[in-house]
Amino acid sequence: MTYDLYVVTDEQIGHGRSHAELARLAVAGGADAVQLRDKSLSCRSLLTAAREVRVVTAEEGALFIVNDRLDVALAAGADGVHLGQSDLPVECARRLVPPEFIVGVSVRCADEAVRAVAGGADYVALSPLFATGSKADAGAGHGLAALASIRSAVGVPVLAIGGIGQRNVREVIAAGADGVAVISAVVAAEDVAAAARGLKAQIVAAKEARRRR
Ligand SMILES: Cc1ncc(COP(=O)(O)OP(=O)(O)O)c(N)n1
Ligand SMILES: Cc1nc(C(=O)O)sc1CCOP(=O)(O)O
Ligand SMILES: [Mg+2]
Repeated sequence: MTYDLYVVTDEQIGHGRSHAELARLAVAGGADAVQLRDKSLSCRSLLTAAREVRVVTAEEGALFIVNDRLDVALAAGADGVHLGQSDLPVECARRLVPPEFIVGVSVRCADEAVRAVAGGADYVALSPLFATGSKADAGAGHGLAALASIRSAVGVPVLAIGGIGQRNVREVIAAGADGVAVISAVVAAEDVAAAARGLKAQIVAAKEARRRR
């Protein structure tokens, strides 16, 4: 399972493209995982969008994760759900899903990461790594030192989200991230596939450089 490039969809900044279209373009550019995130949709509309993203991601073999809503993730046949510190606790989600179902958890520090993994998290995401304009209440970035400390504290893949783009993605991988999650760097780009391709190439190169260190 690889999470190298994990793209979170956002129709608000997607220049009129739907979640499914954004997902299709991101995966065409090499995204390994797509998360459907939309706080504005009703449950029914989110499910409709999720079914569309499921089709697109299944065609290309990319992982499909739903943000917040375990019920929608299960109903749409998604590969997993992403839960934050105010969402359903990971232990509860774990009891409700089949063993292969992915449960990802947002964390702010190594202690939270250790607790998330003890509760059954399959990956953790340091949130936010840097300041971001894509989520109003994200707060200040925790920085690369926090990322490195989480990487040494847990054995599951460690992602980072918030303020990551073409200009800083290499330093994020160098600090120990197994993957990066992005919204604006891909979704707001005029050419979504090209933006994803550029990020993915940098991630692959930075991982190769890290292996040779
Ligand atoms: C990959 C990834 N990491 C972190 C988050 C943030 O989740 P959360 O803290 O629950 O905040 P919302 O996204 O629900 O506003 C995420 N969605 N994805
Ligand atoms: C969805 C999300 N969650 C965050 C958190 O810190 O919890 S930051 C974020 C948005 C990240 O967008 P961008 O790549 O445009 O900075
Ligand atoms: Mg959430």
